[in-house]
Amino acid sequence: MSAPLRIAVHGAAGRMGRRVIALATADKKIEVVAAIEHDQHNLLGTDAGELAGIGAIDVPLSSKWPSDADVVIDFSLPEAIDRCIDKCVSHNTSLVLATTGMTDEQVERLRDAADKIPVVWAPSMSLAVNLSMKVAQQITEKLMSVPGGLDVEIIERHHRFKADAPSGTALKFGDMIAEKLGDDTKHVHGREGHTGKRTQNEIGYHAVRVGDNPGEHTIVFGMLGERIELNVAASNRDCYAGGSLAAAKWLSGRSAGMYDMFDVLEM
Ligand SMILES: NC(=O)C1=CN([C@@H]2O[C@H](COP(=O)(O)OP(=O)(O)OC[C@H]3O[C@@H](n4cnc5c(N)ncnc54)[C@H](OP(=O)(O)O)[C@@H]3O)[C@@H](O)[C@H]2O)C=CC1
Ligand SMILES: O=C(O)C1=N[C@H](C(=O)O)C[C@H](O)C1
Repeated sequence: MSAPLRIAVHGAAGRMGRRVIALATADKKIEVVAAIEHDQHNLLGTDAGELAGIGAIDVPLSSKWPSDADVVIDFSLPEAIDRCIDKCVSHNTSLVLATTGMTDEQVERLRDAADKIPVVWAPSMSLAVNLSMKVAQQITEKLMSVPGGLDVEIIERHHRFKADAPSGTALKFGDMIAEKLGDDTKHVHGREGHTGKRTQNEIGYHAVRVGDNPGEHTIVFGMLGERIELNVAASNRDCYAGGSLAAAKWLSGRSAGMYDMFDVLEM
């Protein structure tokens, strides 16, 4: 049997980090070698398995960057991303980057890094979400020329703790739909006041923050007389955690480059 894939989890004490550690520990082909957090975290030194609710795994939460990881899986915050990218490059470690809400400069930094190391970058690691993105493009292609016109609106629902809006996934749905609609597509975030009539070349985004929702996206394709609503909803976070582990395995042995979940899932 080949040696297990050595992963480090960045943002290890977070909601996602804990699930990644739990699922990775249950997978014989993976070894968790590091659980990384910022140097002010009040749980530094705590066993990452205990935090994840699976019992001790002998990996303490630490702010030190590991030297023995094959892949870093990141679910953290935009402010933590620059260091993460730079450390992966300097340690020649592959990176699965799942954090959303990055600035344009950070995206540029990530693209530069992907010239040197293999990177999977996607706002959603979920199989169902990525498949729905492809379906949304097909629906758009079929309906964009219907008599009376097509209105596309994206409603996303997430837990009250989410820091960024709209979700990275909603923005990616919008970008992929706009690829089909055309270059003059406008992205409109919410509506208020005397907005006037809706224009035909816009995509509307609506971010709902409620309770503990782990992530739900509804793409409304509205026409005169009927509509389609494409809804994809997580019941828990394991669809994202499992997807990130699949991405980490897929990266093993790849050359430097920027990849996404469509590559991993062969879609
Ligand atoms: N692509 C995908 O499939 C998915 C992406 N996400 C994205 O992942 C990110 C994390 O989500 P979630 O787990 O819910 O968020 P959490 O806030 O629960 O977790 C983020 C973790 O990162 C820690 N952190 C903050 N700064 C640093 C740092 N400098 N170095 C290392 N760790 C740091 C936070 O610590 P502290 O609490 O002290 O700030 C926290 O433990 C979000 O951007 C979210 O949108 C989420 C789900 C799926
Ligand atoms: O913060 C979250 O929880 C999620 N964030 C991602 C996003 O912004 O798209 C993915 C998922 O919807 C959960």
